[in-house]
Amino acid sequence: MALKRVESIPRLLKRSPDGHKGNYGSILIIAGGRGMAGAAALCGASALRSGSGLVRVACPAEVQPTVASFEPSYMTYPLPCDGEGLVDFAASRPVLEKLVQKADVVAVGPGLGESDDVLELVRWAVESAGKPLVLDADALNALAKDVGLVDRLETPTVVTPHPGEFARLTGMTTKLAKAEREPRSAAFAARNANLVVVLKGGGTLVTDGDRVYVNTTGNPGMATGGAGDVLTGVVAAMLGQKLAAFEAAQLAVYAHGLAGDIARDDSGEVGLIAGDIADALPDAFHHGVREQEIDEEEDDVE
Ligand SMILES: NC(=O)C1=CN([C@@H]2O[C@H](COP(=O)(O)OP(=O)(O)OC[C@H]3O[C@@H](n4cnc5c(N)ncnc54)[C@H](OP(=O)(O)O)[C@@H]3O)[C@@H](O)[C@H]2O)[C@@H](O)CC1
Ligand SMILES: Nc1ncnc2c1ncn2[C@@H]1O[C@H](COP(=O)(O)OP(=O)(O)O)[C@@H](O)[C@H]1O
Ligand SMILES: [Mg+2]
Repeated sequence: MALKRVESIPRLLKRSPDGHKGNYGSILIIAGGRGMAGAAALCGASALRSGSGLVRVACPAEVQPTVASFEPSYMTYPLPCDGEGLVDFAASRPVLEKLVQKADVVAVGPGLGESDDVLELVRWAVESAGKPLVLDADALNALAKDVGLVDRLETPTVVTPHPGEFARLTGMTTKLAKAEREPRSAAFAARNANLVVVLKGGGTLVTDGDRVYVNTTGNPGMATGGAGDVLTGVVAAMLGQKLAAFEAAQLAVYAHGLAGDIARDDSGEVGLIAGDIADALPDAFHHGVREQEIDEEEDDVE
């Protein structure tokens, strides 16, 4: 069956004058590992810059002070880790179970690295967390080792693979994943009604198996390490602000690309780094998403 093409951009709910941080999403980010503190920090800061009420970053204890030092506005929680500086899942589980109870959304993956424990962590997130999920990077590499987990997703879940990760998930070559992006990503999303696939790259695709959105924002300056870690935080923030998974993913890729375009207009494509995209998110939401909301409401009144 043909995919329904979606073009209109969803809006964020207007904030109530008496809104408080509990109304805009408590986000739990499980990310980071030796040498990849930055992935957790970019993700956490981006969730905040996209409107989340409260962000908690759980990361291996070895990198927790580093992650904390990047940004005072999120909270950090040290997870017991192994000798490689990666998460020790059995020892971390009690901490994570407490944290997940306080969360509206759980994002897993950036910078976690690859190990059997990361796979156990992803199994736990899918089977026991009971919250909307965003799975990226090493969470997807773990999922690729037990792809049947996808069929057991019981909460809205957005996966955000780049073509290399999508190829691992589906067992196809990166070349094929890039050549047949729409049918391949839609077929994967159709495996589970809770699943939305964001296949990244120029013209990022968002699909739930029935609908597809092709993103119009973004530029090749965003081909820079950490740009995807930023997106993970934005998707989590949109879910935390009560958008359904498809709309959350759609608005996230749109705003993320817009932030990339704002950063590019400022510094050019060559010198653009992921932190510039995170820093431009407020501008993207303020001028690109919120004003659009106001315009549309004015139109409604007329
Ligand atoms: N500051 C930090 O802490 C940062 C930490 N990070 C963390 O590093 C970890 C590893 O993640 P990663 O994505 O770098 O490695 P990996 O999955 O092997 O992907 C590379 C492979 O995929 C392919 N490929 C990628 N994009 C493609 C495209 N558009 N189109 C086509 N192919 C594409 C590419 O294929 P190639 O083109 O080279 O053949 C290559 O083989 C992860 O935890 C992440 O969160 C990073 O986020 C950086 C900042
Ligand atoms: N040529 C491009 N045009 C538009 N966006 C791009 C381009 N290259 C990369 N991006 C965006 O940058 C991000 C890169 O994500 P990813 O590959 O996961 O990076 P990382 O893992 O280093 O954070 C994605 O959102 C992707 O869509
Ligand atoms: Mg990535």
